[in-house]
Amino acid sequence: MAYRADLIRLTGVRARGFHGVLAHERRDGQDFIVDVEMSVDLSRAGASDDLRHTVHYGEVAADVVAIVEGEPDDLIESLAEQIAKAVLARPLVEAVEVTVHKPQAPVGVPFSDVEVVVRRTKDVPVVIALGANLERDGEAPQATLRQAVRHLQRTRGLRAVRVSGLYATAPVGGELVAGQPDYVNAVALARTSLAPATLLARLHRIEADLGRTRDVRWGARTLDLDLVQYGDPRDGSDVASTDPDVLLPHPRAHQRAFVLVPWLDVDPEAALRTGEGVTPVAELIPRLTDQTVRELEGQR
Ligand SMILES: Nc1ncnc2c1ncn2[C@@H]1O[C@H](COP(=O)(O)OP(=O)(O)OP(=O)(O)O)[C@@H](O)[C@H]1O
Ligand SMILES: Nc1nc2c(c(=O)[nH]1)N=C(CO)CN2
Repeated sequence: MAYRADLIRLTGVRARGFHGVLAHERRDGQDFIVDVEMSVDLSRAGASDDLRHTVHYGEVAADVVAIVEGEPDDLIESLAEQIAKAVLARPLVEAVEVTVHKPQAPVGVPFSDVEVVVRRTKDVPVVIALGANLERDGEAPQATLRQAVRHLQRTRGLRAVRVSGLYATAPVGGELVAGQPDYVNAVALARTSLAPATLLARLHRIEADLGRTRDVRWGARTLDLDLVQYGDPRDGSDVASTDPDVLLPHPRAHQRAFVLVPWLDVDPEAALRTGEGVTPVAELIPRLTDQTVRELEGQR
């Protein structure tokens, strides 16, 4: 069956605005009617019955009315674009179709409606940390990381995957990791249309496909994929989440040379939001002098 995303469809939101090219449109105003179709993964909300796991259509409707009633534009194209941008800014919305109807437009002949439709897809930068310290079917952790990168490249909704070099790192975590073999770590950058929880579920699927079993917290593993950051804190588009199932940014990333060193390797301008604000990764690394990180293979 062809892949079809779940949807929330909100239709017929009516508000008065002063958009238009003609002077009387700017003076007198008219009604605009807006339909919004949002691609949202509804499986989590369907299972949890929790409003926080979906998009509140009442909030979307209020945003639409505020934009229609706001600053006048000449064109309904720009109105539709602004609405699409506001809707896509919601973390759970993966794609949106916005229709703006203008049934009282000055068309000059009898007509029933004129509408524009814009379709936009989310395209957010993400940072994914990869780690492994157990062999898988006799293959070294390096081979598992390379295989994981191939899975990322094939994941629908992820594109432009770029990977750091591979690093050998001593286990970090004191007592909890004592006696474990060294890890191999890397960082992948990508762009995604997927919502954070959906992307994390895809990462868990790749871990499982590559032999990961979830038994002991911080136990040795054939593969660990963490979502370090979703969006870009340098322009304020990053998502901060305290949902225990999807913590963002990853709460321990700033203390981990095995994340920060490969990340800086693949993005010298990288920055991370921490309790202190947005900090360049290059400034976080020198604070972690006690952690051993050694490059094994350069960027590919
Ligand atoms: N940003 C995130 N990235 C990865 N896992 C997350 C994130 N936020 C919450 N989790 C959840 O954390 C739980 C533990 O994840 P995982 O098994 O990868 O932990 P770990 O690798 O042992 O430790 P750490 O989280 O310190 O790397 C999982 O249930 C996962 O869903
Ligand atoms: N060097 C290193 N240490 C770790 C790592 C890891 O990937 N690399 N992962 C951990 C739990 O996710 C705990 N400690």
